[in-house]
Amino acid sequence: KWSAALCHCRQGAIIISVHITETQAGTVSLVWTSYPAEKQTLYAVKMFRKSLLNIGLRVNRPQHEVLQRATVNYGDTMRRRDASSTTVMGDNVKLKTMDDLGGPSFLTTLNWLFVKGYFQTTQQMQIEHRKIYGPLWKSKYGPLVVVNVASAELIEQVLRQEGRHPVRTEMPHWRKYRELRNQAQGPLTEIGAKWQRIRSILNPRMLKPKHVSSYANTINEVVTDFTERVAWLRDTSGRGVMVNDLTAELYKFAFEGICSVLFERRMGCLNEMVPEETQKFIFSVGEMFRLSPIIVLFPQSMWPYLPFWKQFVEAWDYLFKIAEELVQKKMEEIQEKVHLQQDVEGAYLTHLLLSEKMTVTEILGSITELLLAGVDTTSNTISWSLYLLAKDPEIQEQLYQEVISVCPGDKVPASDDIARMPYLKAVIRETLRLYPVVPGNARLTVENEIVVGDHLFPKKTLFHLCHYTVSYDENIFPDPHAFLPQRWLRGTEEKSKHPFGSVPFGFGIRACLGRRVAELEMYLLLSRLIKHYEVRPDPAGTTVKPITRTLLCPAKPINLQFLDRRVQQDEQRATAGVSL
Ligand code: HEM
Repeated sequence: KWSAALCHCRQGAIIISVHITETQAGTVSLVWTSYPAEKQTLYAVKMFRKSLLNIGLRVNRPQHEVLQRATVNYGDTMRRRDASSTTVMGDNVKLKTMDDLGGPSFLTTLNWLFVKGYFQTTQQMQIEHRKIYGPLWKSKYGPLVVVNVASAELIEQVLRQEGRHPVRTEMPHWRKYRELRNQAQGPLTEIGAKWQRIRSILNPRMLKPKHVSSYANTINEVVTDFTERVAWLRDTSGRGVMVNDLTAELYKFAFEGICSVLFERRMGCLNEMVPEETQKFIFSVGEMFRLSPIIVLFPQSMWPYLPFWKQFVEAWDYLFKIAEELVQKKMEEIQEKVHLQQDVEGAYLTHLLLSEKMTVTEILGSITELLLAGVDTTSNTISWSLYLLAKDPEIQEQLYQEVISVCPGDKVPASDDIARMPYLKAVIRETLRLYPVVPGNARLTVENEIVVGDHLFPKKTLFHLCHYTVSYDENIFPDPHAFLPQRWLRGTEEKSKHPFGSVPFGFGIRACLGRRVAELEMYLLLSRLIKHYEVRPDPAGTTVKPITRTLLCPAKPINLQFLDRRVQQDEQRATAGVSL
């Protein structure tokens, strides 16, 4: 007889016990108890039975008991759980409740945020709180009660139990804006079956490799413009070598990039004179992210009276306005072509409009969210990767050698070439470990109660997943503060350590919709920049730390030197000629 207590099966159900008894030689009977998630557990039973059959055993029809909500069974012990007390599971396994969790009160949190000064560095506050309270603690953030999870194992448990329609958070402030203006929710804000429908429409052309690689040429045109802009910036304002406030420049790159993918339209963001609209769009994205954590500190009833609620609404108004103009222009282009009886072909938005699976209002809701998600994310990551490479010439040289070995001479890296650049991917992966754009993600349990660690949490528990803290866990990533891209190369021990040690794009069916496009943008840009330029730190020696503005971004401008490699090589050749 064998029994496995409390293991979490992959599909999110909890197997409380498994009993296998040999009834006669070579024949076994299987008895399972699980809690609750019937469908997923039945699947697990089926797979387990199959594996027993595969090793040559005969298995009687499994008996499977699904426990009801308030009852937990373990072995011979069956006890009823009352609302507040600890659940007893067997003789020595105890499930605790939310009430048993430690953590700071709202006043203490306010003290940390505004007196100790962690409001802009909440990523660091995660680390400090983990030291005090351990990997699981409860905190109050305004009207919200949040369960913080700060170990890879526990994060895995939460994510694996996220259910059929995972909810990140209810995002009441973002949803409120849409209600106020009668706008549709998009993939970031929608929930339940409606969210699933949106994802099923948006996913294919954002995530399928054949569609994503079709955007490479367009993105490469944007990359070309960016490298030219770098040259122009060095010459006009950087004394021939410096690029100041690189992140601000990369916001323009990212906006131009995502617009070229979605609308097949160049916005002129990388021209010498950047259009005012672009500047304002980028500013509005930043404002909206900056104000979001302030607003949720207050109860909803107070929002209309808050001065920054007005600013928040204005920022959203502008984001929707620009998105609407772009959608409108695309519709006019399509109508014009139909009128002229020309073939209507096109990429993302054209496809959405032609497929007629969504109304124009729904498309607008989704496009606005894709646009805003596409600006700060890739740009901050590339900024950090260049910052790290500038500080580490050896790693930069290794990357440069990889790029020129795959793309020698004037060859421009294309999407096929990227597949042969593992070090490039490792550089981005390591950058996202050290500077995860989303330093803390979330999940709201909607379908079931769930067990995490030795605690049972009711439905509607909001979990804050402290990815930043886990990224620096030395048990998973030895020497966690060092920039070591080789951690992510095949065959290294750390790569296989814990799959939830660093999950920069999230997990499961609710994971990042723009992941593939973002990666393509980052690989194409970084490989080309490093091929063209050697990056060196700011001679002023400025250290830049991260802050959290919903997303993780640099606390102050990143200024770097960009040295043209061709000029350097010419100079080296000339010097070698002289000495000969
Ligand atoms: C470095 C680049 C990026 C990173 C690190 C990143 C990271 C993330 C993360 C962590 C999530 C939450 C996933 C989860 O809850 O499991 C997310 C969601 C999302 N991302 Fe990204 N992202 C990036 C770029 C982009 C880009 C370029 C776009 C748009 C084209 C985009 C669109 C979205 C959308 C729409 C969602 C919401 C998905 C949903 O809730 O169904 N992201 N991203």
